[in-house]
Amino acid sequence: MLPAAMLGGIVAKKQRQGSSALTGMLANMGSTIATFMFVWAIIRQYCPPVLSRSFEKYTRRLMGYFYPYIRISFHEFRGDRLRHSEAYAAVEAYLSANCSKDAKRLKAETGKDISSLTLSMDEYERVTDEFKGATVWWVSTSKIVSQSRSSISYYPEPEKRIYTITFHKKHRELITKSYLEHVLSKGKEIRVRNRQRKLYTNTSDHKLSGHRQTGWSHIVFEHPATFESMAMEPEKKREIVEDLLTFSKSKDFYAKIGKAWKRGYLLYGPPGTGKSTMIAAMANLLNYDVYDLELTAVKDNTELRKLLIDTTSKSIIIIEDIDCSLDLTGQRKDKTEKSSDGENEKLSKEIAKKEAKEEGSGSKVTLSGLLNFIDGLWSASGGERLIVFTTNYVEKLDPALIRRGRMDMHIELSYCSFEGFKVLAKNYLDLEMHTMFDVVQRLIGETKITPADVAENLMPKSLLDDAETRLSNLIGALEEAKEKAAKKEKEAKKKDEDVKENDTTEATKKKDEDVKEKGTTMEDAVQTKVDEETEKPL
Ligand SMILES: Nc1ncnc2c1ncn2[C@@H]1O[C@H](COP(=O)(O)OP(=O)(O)OP(=O)(O)O)[C@@H](O)[C@H]1O
Ligand SMILES: [Mg+2]
Repeated sequence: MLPAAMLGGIVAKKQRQGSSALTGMLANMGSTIATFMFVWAIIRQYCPPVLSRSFEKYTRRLMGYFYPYIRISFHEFRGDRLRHSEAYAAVEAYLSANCSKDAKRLKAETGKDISSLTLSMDEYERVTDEFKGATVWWVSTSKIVSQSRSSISYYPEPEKRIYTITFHKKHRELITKSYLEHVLSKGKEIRVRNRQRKLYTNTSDHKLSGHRQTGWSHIVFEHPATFESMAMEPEKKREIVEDLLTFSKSKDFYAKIGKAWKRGYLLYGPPGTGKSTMIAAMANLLNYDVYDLELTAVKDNTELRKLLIDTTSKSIIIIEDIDCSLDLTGQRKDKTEKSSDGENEKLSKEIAKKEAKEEGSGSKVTLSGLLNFIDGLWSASGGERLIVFTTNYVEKLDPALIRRGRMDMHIELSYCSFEGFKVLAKNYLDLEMHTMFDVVQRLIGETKITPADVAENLMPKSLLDDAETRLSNLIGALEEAKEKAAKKEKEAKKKDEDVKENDTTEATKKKDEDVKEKGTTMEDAVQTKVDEETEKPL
């Protein structure tokens, strides 16, 4: 037997030998890596790019034999950064709901309800997920997108975010088929549940939009309008609601008939009849986002197309006051009649547009560009979209712009009817019947008043205003409107009569002059004849 001290010495010696072997091995490995890196750097620097690329390809392939993991990336943008990737958004939603509890660095955003927060994993954070016995690792990264030389700007270069999943190659089938399908469907479900609808608008600041990679900026869409609260004939309302609901459920039907899944609505009528309110009601009914497109801020047709591509599905794209947006009709006349503030606003919009054009900064969007926007090939991408135009002057629009197929449904919003008043009375006064309703019914039948004016009169002006006071206000307004209309009609009649009278006087005057002229000519003729006769040789 060896003494313990000797044994300890041998063990220590062996350990020393072992550690020196390990140190040697590490040193060897280090020098091999360094040599490899050196050779690699030389290859990269001096080899033609084709050679270095194929070297890289084969090295990766070689590594693939030894590296047993597979990676799949989900990029934030699709197709040359033209569109947001729905898969990326679904993965983000899935991870924030299922895996973010394991993450140590989280990103917080307000959810559907402003008071609640949605947490998702922050950049470069890594989380693990289990699926049917397989383990996967998700990591969130970002990559700077280098801009072309021509677009170098003051703003920092845009970033592209990426989610990458890594898993062992033995789980390939399970992950690529079942797990990713599960992630995407769960993610989409979560997104619909947590969806905070947005109201987008396009900005004319091109530098800014370039920085954000999209021409749209948004706020949370919070308009409370619904079809129930809209004042219009119940039958017409029912028809519109049914049309919208049918559209939203007709994905397969549109695919079957070979038509892009989109529908156009033209809302027309005088100012204050509820066109904008109806758009909000549509968005609330279908749970869609709203893209409010300001055509005058769009530089040209290419930019218009880019904006279209950047819209998501389940959205309404609106162009308000299409007749004022651009000189698309080519037959614009000066508006001399101003009947309300709404019209004044539009008039100033037109003037601003004209001025912008004169300054050379006006929009170069053409009618054909807009027609392509509505139903060109690009308009089909994304699907499930409504396009809504509003106008006060439907007769001014080019027929090509509003033909069926582009604007499939034409909806006229007009002055308030008694049915419409009843809806407003229920909303504003909580009344379904009242003795004063009869007077309102008679007056509403005799004069024109917009739902906006009715609504304004039913608004309480003080905390003490009760239903009777507000109904009296409305009756007063209706009587005033009736008087004004009668006065206007009288004036118009008088003007007509004056014109007629003027015409008659002018005609008589002309006739007299003609007769006089004729008379003179005849006299001249007689005189000439007499002269001729007298000059005849005897
Ligand atoms: N049909 C309606 N039902 C309920 N409220 C209405 C209706 N029409 C108008 N209103 C009320 O009047 C206000 C103005 O209506 P809205 O902005 O929708 O009119 P518009 O037709 O878009 O006018 P414009 O042509 O000037 O844009 C709304 O805030 C709403 O309260
Ligand atoms: Mg409006």
